[in-house]
Amino acid sequence: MALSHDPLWPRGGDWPAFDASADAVLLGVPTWRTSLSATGAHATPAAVREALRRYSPTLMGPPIVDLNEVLRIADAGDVHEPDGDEGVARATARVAELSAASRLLIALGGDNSLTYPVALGAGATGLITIDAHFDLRDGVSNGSPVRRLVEDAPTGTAIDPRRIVQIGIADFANSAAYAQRAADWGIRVITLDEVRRRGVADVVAEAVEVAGAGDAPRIHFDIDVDACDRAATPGCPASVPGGFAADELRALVRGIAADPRVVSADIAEVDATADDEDGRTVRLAALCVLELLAALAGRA
Ligand SMILES: N=CN[C@@H](CCC(=O)O)C(=O)O
Repeated sequence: MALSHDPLWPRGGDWPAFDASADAVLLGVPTWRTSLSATGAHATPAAVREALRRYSPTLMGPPIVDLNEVLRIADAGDVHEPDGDEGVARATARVAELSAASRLLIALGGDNSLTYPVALGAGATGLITIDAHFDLRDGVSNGSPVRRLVEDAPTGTAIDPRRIVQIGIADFANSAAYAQRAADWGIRVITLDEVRRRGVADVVAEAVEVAGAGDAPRIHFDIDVDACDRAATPGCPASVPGGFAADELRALVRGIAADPRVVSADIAEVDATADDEDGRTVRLAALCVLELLAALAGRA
């Protein structure tokens, strides 16, 4: 992609390599091997980094803010082969190290199975998902990370399901059995329709209070773009016509990440190899990175 150079127009991305500490750190976690749908999601971290250069790091405010000026943003590269038991251990350890040295860790997926090692490594006590699906399936796949964080995590690190909020759960995208599992476990489910009835601000306020309750709360935030309309996310295997518009997703992301209890986030289910010619799914993922950073910059 040829982009013009203008010294008065800084670009997003191209952040320095992580070194000791940062306000925000990017980490690629290119999971893909256990995806239920065929995916090339392991190609996505590089594609998102490339797409970030299309955008400026500047907020129009007021006040006008250059994210590169007010935040120390670093890029820690990618975790090598994060699938499988060894890969999960590698990803968890790397996230733990980076999370301890930053205010917000942003993991670039990868399919949705990355949520398990990223939330574990960040020491999450609560979880907010934006996702059309529950991800409570049995087994190990991109459809199971939420169940695994409740049932499979090592002793003392499991997330209490009453501290899990799932936003954007959609009709015709889930089974009754997994919906019942969510209800039995006390997960707070906020459907796509409920978001549209109540509005983003109201839903955000409830989500951070539920997921952020308890002592020393640490919220992990999973952003699965399959909650979006298929027209906005053609490069996402499971997105459905009628999902969130791009602006709804961006508003949810900025609203939730503004809460200081959010210590980590992941962006999942973008298959850069299946995107349209315009690269619109990858562009939306890049904008989610910038929304997370904008939220961090705006924290009190
Ligand atoms: N987070 C995604 N979960 C979907 C995956 C579907 C797919 O890859 O086709 C689910 O559980 O159905």
